[in-house]
Amino acid sequence: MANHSKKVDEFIQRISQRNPHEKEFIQAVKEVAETIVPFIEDNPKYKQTNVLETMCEPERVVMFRVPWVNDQNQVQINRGYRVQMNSAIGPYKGGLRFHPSVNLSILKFLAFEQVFKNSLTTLPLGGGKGGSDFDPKGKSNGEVMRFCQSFMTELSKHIGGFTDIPAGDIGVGGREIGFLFGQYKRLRNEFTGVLTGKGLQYGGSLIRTEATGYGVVYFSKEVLETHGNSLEGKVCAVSGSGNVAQYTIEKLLELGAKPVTVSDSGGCIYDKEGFNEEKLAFIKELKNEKRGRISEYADQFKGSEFHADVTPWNFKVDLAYPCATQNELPLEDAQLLVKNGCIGVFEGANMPTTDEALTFIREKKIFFSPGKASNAGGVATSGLEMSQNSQRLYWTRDEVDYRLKMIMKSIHNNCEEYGRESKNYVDYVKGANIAGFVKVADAMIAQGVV
Ligand SMILES: NC(=O)C1=CN([C@@H]2O[C@H](COP(=O)(O)OP(=O)(O)OC[C@H]3O[C@@H](n4cnc5c(N)ncnc54)[C@H](OP(=O)(O)O)[C@@H]3O)[C@@H](O)[C@H]2O)C=CC1
Ligand SMILES: O=C(O)CCC(=O)C(=O)O
Repeated sequence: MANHSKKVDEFIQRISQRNPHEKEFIQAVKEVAETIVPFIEDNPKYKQTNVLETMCEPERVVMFRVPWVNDQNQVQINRGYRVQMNSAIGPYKGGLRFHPSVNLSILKFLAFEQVFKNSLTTLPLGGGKGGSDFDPKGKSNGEVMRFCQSFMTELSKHIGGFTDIPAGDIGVGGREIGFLFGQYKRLRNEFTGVLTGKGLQYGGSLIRTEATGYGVVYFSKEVLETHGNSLEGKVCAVSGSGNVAQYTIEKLLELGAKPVTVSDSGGCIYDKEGFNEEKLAFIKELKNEKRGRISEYADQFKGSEFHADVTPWNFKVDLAYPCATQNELPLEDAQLLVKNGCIGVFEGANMPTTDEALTFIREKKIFFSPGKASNAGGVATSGLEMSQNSQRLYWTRDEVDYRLKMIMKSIHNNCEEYGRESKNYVDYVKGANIAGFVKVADAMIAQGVV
């Protein structure tokens, strides 16, 4: 064990030296290395081929200028990126994030996680991620369109239906995907499934919008039922109020749980009565149409509370679903959750739990699923959208939902196989990392040193 931790430290040191100042990327690599380095020690073929270190280097990074004109006729400059991380098992696949915090470290962490996640989906999808430091908040539709058109003018040279298929992520929803798709079609003069998350009128798949949130809840249901427990009646904290949070809440309600919190970067809503269909419809309209702040919920629904400086992890709940952003669940909040009786944390966002909080949660042995497993339903349904586009067909809502459920079950079972430590404990972090790694690593080895 001591020998393994020395090997992990040496590995992280090498990656840190090559990628100085990329703290989120190093955090994501460390979380994987802690379980994969010991696995590699026991499986020499992966050691001889140095495959984990190869996986830490993107196959390609594209970085470009995005000039656009705002409503005041002033030229604005943003930076665009696409990290093409790994194409061993399929074309690069992963979302685009538009948020002022976007930088290379954040996109490399997301692209690295995406490689493992996409491998877990059972579908032939490589991993990538991209985006820009553009902030869609407060921008007019015209400004967002002009930005998307400029962004796609460069990105279109690097993507394609058999090369790299982007989708949405933070700040990129149906509106942005529409503008991006329109510009790609105009530039290339081809109607092709080059993006997923498209509108239903032009090649989108039913359930893609809902898929990440639904998938997280399906995964948590599997975890609970595997351990003789259930979602029924469980009080749940959900963070964020965007795409993933909204559909996590929707499925929790449908399956008899009681979600009581939502948040945005301005603060948190606690509604101790729990949400219902009417309240969720209000949140969807507020966030998706009016693009307002979550604090407005408290003005609408008496008895609910808005807290500007409190996270959703401060309330007494049974289960926690972080669905906003990376590192939003620090150690102090994890301690508070456990102290208040929380029995499970299921990640909807990518890497929402800090390194220290994760160590604490794993020591406490409460249920925990890493985003690369539990939020894989989104990209998996993107894969189903690609299949429908190739077939020139649309599947029904029931068919896509059924396939999503089956994929989440299969991801769960695969993680369980590699992560079971004792009769009552499955280490889903270890399980997801090893299951995701083996498929990609074997494909890389089969394809030679490329
Ligand atoms: N969409 C998808 O299919 C998938 C998304 N994910 C991950 O899920 C997470 C959420 O994505 P998605 O719902 O699509 O994004 P959205 O842009 O729809 O929503 C993001 C939500 O998170 C909140 N948020 C963002 N940054 C912060 C912050 N620093 N503090 C508090 N709240 C914050 C936003 O609030 P505000 O409006 O104030 O910024 C908003 O409520 C991300 O980690 C993403 O990578 C993972 C798999 C698939
Ligand atoms: O649907 C996709 O291609 C990407 C989803 C995504 O960005 C993610 O899984 O984090």
